[in-house]
Amino acid sequence: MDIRQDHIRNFCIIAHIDHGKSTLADRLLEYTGALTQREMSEQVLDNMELERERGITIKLRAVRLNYLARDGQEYALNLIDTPGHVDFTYEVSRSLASCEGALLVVDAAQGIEAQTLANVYLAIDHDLEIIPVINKIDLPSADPERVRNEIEEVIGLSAQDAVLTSAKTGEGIEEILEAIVQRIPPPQGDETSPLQALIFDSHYDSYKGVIAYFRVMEGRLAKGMPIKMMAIGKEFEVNEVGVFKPAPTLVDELRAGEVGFLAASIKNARDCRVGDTITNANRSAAAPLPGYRQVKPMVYCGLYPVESNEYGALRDALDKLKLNDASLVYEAETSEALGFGFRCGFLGLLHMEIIQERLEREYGLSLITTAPSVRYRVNTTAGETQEIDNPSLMPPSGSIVSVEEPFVAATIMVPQEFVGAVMELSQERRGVYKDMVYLSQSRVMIKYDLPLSEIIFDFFDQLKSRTKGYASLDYEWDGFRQSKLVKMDILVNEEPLDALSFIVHQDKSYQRGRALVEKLRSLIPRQLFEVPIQAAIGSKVIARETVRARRKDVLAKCYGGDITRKRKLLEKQKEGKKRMKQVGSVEIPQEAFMAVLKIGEDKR
Ligand SMILES: Nc1nc2c(ncn2[C@@H]2O[C@H](COP(=O)(O)OP(=O)(O)OP(=O)(O)O)[C@@H](O)[C@H]2O)c(=O)[nH]1
Repeated sequence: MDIRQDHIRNFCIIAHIDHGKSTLADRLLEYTGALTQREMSEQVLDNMELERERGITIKLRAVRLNYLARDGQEYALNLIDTPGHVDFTYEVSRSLASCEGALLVVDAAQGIEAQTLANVYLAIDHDLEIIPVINKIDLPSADPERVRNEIEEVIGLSAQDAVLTSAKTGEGIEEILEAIVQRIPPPQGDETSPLQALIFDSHYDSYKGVIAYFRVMEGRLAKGMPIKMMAIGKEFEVNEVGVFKPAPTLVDELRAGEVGFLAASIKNARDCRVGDTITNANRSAAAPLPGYRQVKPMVYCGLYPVESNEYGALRDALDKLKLNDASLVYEAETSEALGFGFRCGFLGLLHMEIIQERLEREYGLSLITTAPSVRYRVNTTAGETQEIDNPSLMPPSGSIVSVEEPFVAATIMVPQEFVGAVMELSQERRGVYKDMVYLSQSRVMIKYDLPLSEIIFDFFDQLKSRTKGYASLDYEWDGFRQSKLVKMDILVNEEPLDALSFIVHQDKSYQRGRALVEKLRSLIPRQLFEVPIQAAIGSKVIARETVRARRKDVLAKCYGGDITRKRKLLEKQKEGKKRMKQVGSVEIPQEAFMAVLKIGEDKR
């Protein structure tokens, strides 16, 4: 079926986590008949197992809804899903660039949160028509009027014609569809121009290769067409073009304004990057669409196999994950303590946790993970600037002129009574106060510039616990700044354990060094000999603890000679050893490598 361009609407949904984006999307699908009630048992837009378990949307998807509007005309509404997490801002911005409008979904009981705001500003930057939707009006605590005021005052959008809905009961769903048709402009673009299609997402299929999700901006994209990825420069031939309804449905071509997917035997995610422009290799567009950028990792950690003979398997697993996640970066590294492994770079902490979990779950690997680190810039006396993502590679202090670390501009939203707690936490974490604005009588938006390394260091957990879960946080990269940073070495049994080294601000070095050795003493099991644990800056030891010796004779616990019982105990002991790494003569558990993140600031 050919669709007229003025009968197309491309939109996305912007919402804070848990404000009801997936439930609402399901309702829209259900209402337009894309999905029957029976198929609704699972929320369809989040379709990765991990996503569902964690209740977040990692990857965006696109789905076409056919809607017979009140004006008697049939419209094709393309819903482009956006990830809601701060790690994936660039993907959000590409999906917004593929739309003319956005539904801004705000929980009627909770009001605007930090991530809502960040994404709304992105949408405003992209000139999208924004339709405010106040959801969950069925809740007894719903206060749509307050939320309406927040939207007007904080964002500056008119919310008088906000749609009030309950994705739970289905109330207001038709109003949303009508608002999409009436308020969001149809796409523009000339189907006779040379092809320009924006890739806003991709995923890897083991049979078809990389599947690209795109929006045609100009021209047409047809099956059999030779295409070129303009930033990467690679050429392919299109095997399949289609749309999701939500089941994949093949079509011959997609024209300016339409949204769909293609398969072109692309073997590697690196060749099909989010943000790149697809053009016709035989009739190339003069220039790519604006805004392509190579995403850079923000957080790094070391991944090592517990059993050194699993190194090859770990490398193969990373190679495979890289095929469908171009933003994953890794290179081989060697640790004196942990042997052969990889230094991996991630978009953020969530991305890091997802990759670790997939390596363990899908590839059955048993890993030792070192504490995450940011990338530092070190200016040396030789006049060079080195970038360092592994603390143990920091040059000796004598050859350092200065060290710079990444900063982020953070926005925190919180009920008024927690302002003090948020400020206290931000100050402790070396935050630089920027601004504070009242969102309403009872809610406040606070802005701080913070070192990214301090955010990694359990900032989010602390924020949640000190505000009883009411605070929301969002941040964006804000460049490098010079700081007084030193490298802390940890010596276990007189030997420096490189994987435990970390970089810390001078003013906090004693406190963190002391707290870490105390923590390590409680984590490292007693060995047959006494094990000293020391924290040192350069050659100066600043803290010391000792793990006392004990003969660990588990069998002594069995009375008599019950052999099955003995075996059971030995099995159990083996199990317990799984996440232990033999380092020199000492066994170190996985927790020890993460201990630096867990040492209580609360101990101050
Ligand atoms: N009472 C009520 N609950 C709702 C409504 N809409 C969604 N919920 C519930 O709110 C919770 C979060 O909804 P989701 O749709 O998963 O939220 P989301 O915004 O997609 O969350 P992420 O995918 O994590 O971004 C779920 O428990 C829903 O059942 C509503 O209109 N009324």
